[in-house]
Amino acid sequence: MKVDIISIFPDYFAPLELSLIGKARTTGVLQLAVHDLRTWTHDVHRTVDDSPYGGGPGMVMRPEPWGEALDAVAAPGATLVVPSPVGRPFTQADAYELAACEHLVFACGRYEGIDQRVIDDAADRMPVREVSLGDYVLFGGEVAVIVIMEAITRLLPGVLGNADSLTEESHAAGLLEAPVYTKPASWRDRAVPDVLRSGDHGRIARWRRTESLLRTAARRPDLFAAYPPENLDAKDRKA
Ligand SMILES: Nc1ccc2ncsc2c1
Repeated sequence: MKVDIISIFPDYFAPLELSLIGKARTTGVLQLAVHDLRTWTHDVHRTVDDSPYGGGPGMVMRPEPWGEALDAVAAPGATLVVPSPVGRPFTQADAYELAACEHLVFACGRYEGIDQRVIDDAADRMPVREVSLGDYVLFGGEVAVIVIMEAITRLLPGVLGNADSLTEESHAAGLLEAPVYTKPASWRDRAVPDVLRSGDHGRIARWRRTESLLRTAARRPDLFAAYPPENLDAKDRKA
């Protein structure tokens, strides 16, 4: 997978040289390049923002540098991803879809955002996804890109040592994962549930399923709205 990131703070992406993302880059599973938006400015001050039409607080990112940057970086077949507080919620399903793309270009906005015409112009020649990580506002899109890159990269072939982790984890099957435990069997007078030490794999699977349903019902009942009813079998209904 090829990924290009355009930002006025390219140094923000040093964390993408570490750990499993760094290894994915070394092995060639991920080809990642970070670009400074100011490369595509032509004034002595390398200006990337200006005051908003219609007035209002803050500054807006100018369309010209972005237009030239996307012309240079977003080759045919690329998908443009723009983190934004006004984007559609980013989900694990989106992570899987983006992980299947050949080429992603991330546009990191700052200030009050990017001139809308940049998004509209790009949408005329490539898929554009404006994505939100939640109902809160950051200083810019950079941290969101790091989060999205981690969600995507761990889904790429060979990145996770044990691909089975992907099938059991939260949101993989549309529910929250059951609680997890490891040694010691008792810690500060708190014992691991006996069922997990029983060796009865059928019973363990049922316990985990029940705990997953109960945890989802308590913390994220909204997930059931998107959960296909055919995935809930008769035993679950008893839970
Ligand atoms: N450009 C920008 C500004 C704030 C923000 N917060 C979450 S994503 C994002 C993107």
